[in-house]
Amino acid sequence: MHIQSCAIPGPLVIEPRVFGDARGFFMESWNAAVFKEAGLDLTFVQDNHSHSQKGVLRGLHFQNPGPQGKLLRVVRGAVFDVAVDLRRSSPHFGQWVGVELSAENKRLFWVPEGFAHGFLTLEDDTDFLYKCTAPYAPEHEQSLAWDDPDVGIEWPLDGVQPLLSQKDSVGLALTQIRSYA
Ligand SMILES: Cc1cn([C@H]2C[C@H](O)[C@@H](COP(=O)(O)OP(=O)(O)O[C@H]3O[C@@H](C)C(=O)[C@@H](O)[C@H]3O)O2)c(=O)[nH]c1=O
Repeated sequence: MHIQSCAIPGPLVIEPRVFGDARGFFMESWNAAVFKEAGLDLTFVQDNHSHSQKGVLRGLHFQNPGPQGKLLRVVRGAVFDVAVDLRRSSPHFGQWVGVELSAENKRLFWVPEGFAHGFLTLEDDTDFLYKCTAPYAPEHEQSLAWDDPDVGIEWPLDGVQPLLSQKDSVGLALTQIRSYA
């Protein structure tokens, strides 16, 4: 397993060891002891799976209180995945990092508590899996606007409008949200 840091301290891109053979491949997508050894001592309470067609944008979501750390991966298709730093004390508040996750590259992306998270699907029939460190708490969930100019995420949209949920089409501006960590 190889761990790569990002431009903002906190999020990590994890390249798992993939064992290929004539049957296909095998990889460990989560191993508590190995991750702890690597400095990520995590306890997960919920696993999620979403399925989307190309051009769907989910996010940018965060819970306050009850923030969730998320360990993310794609098992079919591909996404452009984004984390936005909402940690009050961070010198990087409001900044974002983006990483492509795909069934092909098998990357894991760790988004710690204190970040808003979202992704754009780059292929039809994308299956997105993630583990969360805290339970879903809809009463505490908020959406940061995916297109907030103060955040300025460069989504690979090629001029096409993304498909959004009703909730995400009326996300809050960075200036409206209360940072939570
Ligand atoms: C997130 C979530 C949703 N739901 C339900 C609520 C709703 O009826 C339906 C769809 O929910 P949403 O529209 O919020 O799903 P979605 O937009 O896919 O929400 C997800 O987006 C990405 C970007 C994240 O980071 C996740 O943490 C999560 O917020 O599923 C749960 O029961 N448990 C959950 O943990």
